[in-house]
Amino acid sequence: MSTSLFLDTLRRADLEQVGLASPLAAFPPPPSPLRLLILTKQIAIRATVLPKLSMQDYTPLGVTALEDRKRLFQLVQTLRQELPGVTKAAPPPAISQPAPVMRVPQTAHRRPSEALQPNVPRTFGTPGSGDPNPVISSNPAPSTSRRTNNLTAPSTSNTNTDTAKTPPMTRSRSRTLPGQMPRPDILSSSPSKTDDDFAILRTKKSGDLSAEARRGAGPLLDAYGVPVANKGGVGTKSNLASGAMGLSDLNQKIRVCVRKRPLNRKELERNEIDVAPKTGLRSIVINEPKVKVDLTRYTEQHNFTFDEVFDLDVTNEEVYQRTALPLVNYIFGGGKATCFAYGQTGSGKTFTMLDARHGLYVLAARDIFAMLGQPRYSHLSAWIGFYELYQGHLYDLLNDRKRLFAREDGKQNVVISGLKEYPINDVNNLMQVFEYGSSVRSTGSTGANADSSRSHAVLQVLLKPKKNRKQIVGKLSFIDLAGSERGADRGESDQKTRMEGAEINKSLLALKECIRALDQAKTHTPFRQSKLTQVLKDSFVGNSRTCMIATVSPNGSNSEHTLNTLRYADRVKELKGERDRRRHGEDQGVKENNETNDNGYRTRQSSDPNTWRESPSVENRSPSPEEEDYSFSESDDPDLFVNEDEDNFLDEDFPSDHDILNEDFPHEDAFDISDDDDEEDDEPEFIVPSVKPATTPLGRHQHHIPHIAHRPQTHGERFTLPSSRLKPPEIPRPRSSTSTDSTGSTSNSTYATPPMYNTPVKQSSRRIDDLVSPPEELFGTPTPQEKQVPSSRYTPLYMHRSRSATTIVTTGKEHGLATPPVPTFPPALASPSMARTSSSSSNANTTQHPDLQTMDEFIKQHRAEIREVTECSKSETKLLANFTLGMSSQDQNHGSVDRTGSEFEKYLRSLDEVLEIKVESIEHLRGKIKRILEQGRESTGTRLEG
Ligand SMILES: Nc1ncnc2c1ncn2[C@@H]1O[C@H](COP(=O)(O)OP(=O)(O)OP(=O)(O)O)[C@@H](O)[C@H]1O
Repeated sequence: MSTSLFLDTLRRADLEQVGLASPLAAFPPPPSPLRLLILTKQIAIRATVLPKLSMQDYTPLGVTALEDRKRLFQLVQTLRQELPGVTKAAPPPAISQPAPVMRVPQTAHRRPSEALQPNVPRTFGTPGSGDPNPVISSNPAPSTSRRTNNLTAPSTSNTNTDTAKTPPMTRSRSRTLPGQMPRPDILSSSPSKTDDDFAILRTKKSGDLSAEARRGAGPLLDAYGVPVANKGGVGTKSNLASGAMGLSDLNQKIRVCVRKRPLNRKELERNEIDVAPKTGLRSIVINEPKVKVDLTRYTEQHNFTFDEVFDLDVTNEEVYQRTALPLVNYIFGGGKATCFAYGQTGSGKTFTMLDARHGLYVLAARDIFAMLGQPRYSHLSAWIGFYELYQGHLYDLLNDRKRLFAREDGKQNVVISGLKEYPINDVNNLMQVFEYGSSVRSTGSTGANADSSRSHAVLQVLLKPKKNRKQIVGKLSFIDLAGSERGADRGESDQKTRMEGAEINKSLLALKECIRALDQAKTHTPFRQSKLTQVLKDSFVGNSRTCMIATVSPNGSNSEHTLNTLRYADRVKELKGERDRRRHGEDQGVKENNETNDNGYRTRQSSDPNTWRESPSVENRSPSPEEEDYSFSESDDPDLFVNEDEDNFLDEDFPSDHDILNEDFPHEDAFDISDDDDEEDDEPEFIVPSVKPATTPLGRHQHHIPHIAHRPQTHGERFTLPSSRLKPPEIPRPRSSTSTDSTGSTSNSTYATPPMYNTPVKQSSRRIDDLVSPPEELFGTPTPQEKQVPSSRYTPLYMHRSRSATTIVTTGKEHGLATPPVPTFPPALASPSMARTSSSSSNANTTQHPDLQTMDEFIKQHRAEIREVTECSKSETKLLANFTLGMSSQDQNHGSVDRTGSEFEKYLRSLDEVLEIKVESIEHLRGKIKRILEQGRESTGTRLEG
C-alpha cells in the first residue's frame, strides 16, 4: 500500500486526530527530503502495523470514542483486505478470546537505547514556584509501548509463543544476577541511535498519544474498550463517580495508582481466570470467586476507584508518564518525592519500579539527565544511593551491604549515615551502578538468608549543586517494597520467617498510617513506628510528593491478596484530598442505588464489611494541595520505635525531655550548610568542620561518621551483617579489639565486631566476598568522606592533649558485656571549657574561643545526641521488658529451657545493636568535641607561631 493511499485511508477514516497520522502533524508541508523519507518510512510501518490491530489495542492507542472505534475498525478491515499478507501470519485475536497472557518482559522488546531518550516533562508545576511549566521539552515525549510491540506479533498463537519463551514467573527479577556483575558493554559503547522503527512506535504512542487519549477520554472503559457505563454498569456509583471525576490531578501530594499485570503462562495453564476483567482509567473491579456453605460457587464483586488504574497491557513508559514523571519535575523545583510499589509477591513491583532496563527509575533517570543538560540546571549533578531495608536494618547495596543508620538532622532531612552515594553522569552509568547493587542484594538473599522479597529496596536519586555536594536540592526515591502478603504470612512455622513477616507487616502498616496521618493533616505522624517510615519521613513532609503504585495479580487464586492490596491502597486513597471532589460529584447528581454507600464512588456488591468506606464528612475534607502545609515539628513524632500501647510504660521511666531538647538556640536557622568532610572545601576558621549547623547526631550524614562507611573490612567482617537474623545464635562476648589510629595510637575500638558476628553465615552459592567492590571508574570519583580515616579509631580527648605521648586506653574492657565505654576524663579536662581554661590562663590574649555559631551547632548536636541516647535507653527498657515478660509467661507455661535460652540470645543480640547505636551516637558527639577543641588549639598555636 502506498503512503498516499494509506494517508488517504486515514483521512477517510477521519482518524488523524487520534494520533495515527501524527507524522503528518510533525512535518508540515513541504517537508525536507530527509524528513519526507522518515515520514514515509514511519507511515509505511504504520501501514504494516494497522491491519494487525485488534479491538483490544484501540484503547491504548487512544481511540476511545465509539465513533472513532467504529471508524478504526472499518479502516483495519479495509487495510486487511488491501494488505492480506500482513495479517496472514498473525490474525488478530477476537474480542472474545481470553485475556492476553503475560508478554515477554519489555527487556525483550525494547532496546537499551530507548531508555536513553530523554522525555522531558513539560506540564507539571514545581514546588514553591509559580511557574506551572518550568521545563520545556526539547524532545517530544518519545516512548515505546509494549502494546505497540505486541503489534508485531499480535496473534494468539504468537502471543503464546512469546509466553512460552517467557520464563515462568518465579520472581526471576533483574536484581537476581548470577555471579559477579561483569563490566557491562554498555559502559564502553556510546548510546545507540534511535531506530526509526522504534521512533515511530514511540512517537505519540505511550507518551503523547496515551496522555492525550487519557485526557480526552470520556466514560470509563473496560478491558475491552467498551464504556463501562453502557455495559450493564449503568448507574453504578463507581462508574458514575469515576466518570464524573475524570482524570486525577498529577500534582496531588499523594497519588495512589493501581497496576494490573497480565496472567502468566503458569496461571493460564492452570486455567485461572482473570478476576479483574474490568478496568477503567480509574476503576477496577475484582470478581472474587467464593463458595457458599452449600458449596455453591458465586462471585462477589468489589469495585475500587483510584487516581489511576493501569491495565495489563499498559507499558512501563505509560505508567511512568502518569506516576513518576510529575515527580521528576517536582524534584527539580527543590522538592522531595517518593514513588513506591506495593503489592503481593510476583505482582510486578520490581518490574514496575526497578526493572533493570525499563523500570521507572530508568525512565526517570533519562529525563533527569535530559533536564540536567539544560542550561538552567547545569549547576546541578545527580547522585545515586541504593540501600535495602531488611528486618528494620539498613544495608548499603553499593557498599558490600554495609550496615547503615538513618538519622534526622535538625531540618528534618533524613540522612542515611554511611550510605555511599555516587555521582551519576548518564543513564548507562546509573543502570550499571544499579545492577551492581541488585547483584549484591540478591547475594544477600541467598547468602545471608535475606530473601529479597522480604526486604524493601530504596533507590534514591539526589540532585545536588556541583559546588556543594552536601546540599540536597531534590530527592527522588524509588521503593520496591517487600511483598505485602508476607506481613500476613502467619502460617510459616519458622521463627525467622515469622519475624520477617511481623517486621514487614509493621513497616507496611506504619507506612499506611503515615500517609493517612499526612492526609488528615494530623499533628502527630507516626514516622517512628518503623524504620521504613523513618527513612521516608522527609519524603512525606514539607515539599514532597508521593506516588504509590499498587500492583496486583489478576489470577483467581490470588484474589484475596489482590483484594488486600487494593484495600490497603484504597485506605490510603480514601484519605486523600479527593473526597471533596467526590462529594462534589455527588452534589451534582450522582444517584446512588441501594448497593452503594453514601459517598458516591464505590458500589458495594459484596457482603464484605471491609469494602465499605467511611462516609466522608465535610469537616473531614482534606485541604487541597495548595492549602496543605505539611511542615511538622519535632513534636510531631516524640515517640520512638515502640508501639503506641507501649508508650506509657516506657515513658514512666523516661519523662519527657522534649521541651528542653527542642528549645531552639538563637540563630540556629541562619547558618549555611557545611559538612564534616568538607574540611578541604570550606573551612571557616574555627567553624565546626562542615557539620550542617542544623545537623545533629540524629541527622548526621555519612560524611560525619566515615568510620561507618569506611571501616576497614577484614574477610570476616564482610559477613558482619548486624541483623540478628543473619547471625548464628551465640552468646555475645565482651567486645574489644585493638586498632591503630591515624596518629599511631592504639586503642580499643568499641566498634570491634564481636567474635560471634564473625562466624560465617550459611554458605551460599555466592558469597558477598565473591563480589569485588564497585569499580571506581564505574561510580566515579569517591566522595571526600571515603578518604577519611575511620573514626572508629577515635581517641578519647585526653589522649589528644599530648599526641607524642600516646596512651593505650582500654575503654572497652572495663565496661564488660556490650556496655558502652564511658570515657573518664581527667578532672582537669573533664569539660571543654575546663580544657580551654587551662590554656587561657597562660595565654589569655591569644586563645581562640569557639564562636557563637560553633556553640549553637554543638548545642543542637548535643540535644540530638541526648535524644538518640534516650531513645536507645527506651529501646533497652523495651527489650528487657519483653524478655522478662516472655520468661515469666514461659515459666507459667512450663516453657523449655532451650526456648528461653534462644530468646535470651535474641534479646542480647538486639540489645547489642541498640547499644551499638548508642555508643556510636556518643562517640560522634565526642568526635565533635574533639574537633572543636583541636581546632581551637591549632588556631591558637597558629596565632602564637605567627
Ligand atoms: N505488567 C507486567 N507485564 C509483563 N510482565 C510482568 C508485569 N508485571 C510483572 N511481570 C512479570 O512478572 C514476574 C514477577 O514480577 P516482579 O518480580 O516484578 O514481582 P514483584 O512484585 O516484584 O515480586 P516480589 O515481591 O517477589 O519482589 C516477572 O517475571 C515480571 O517480568
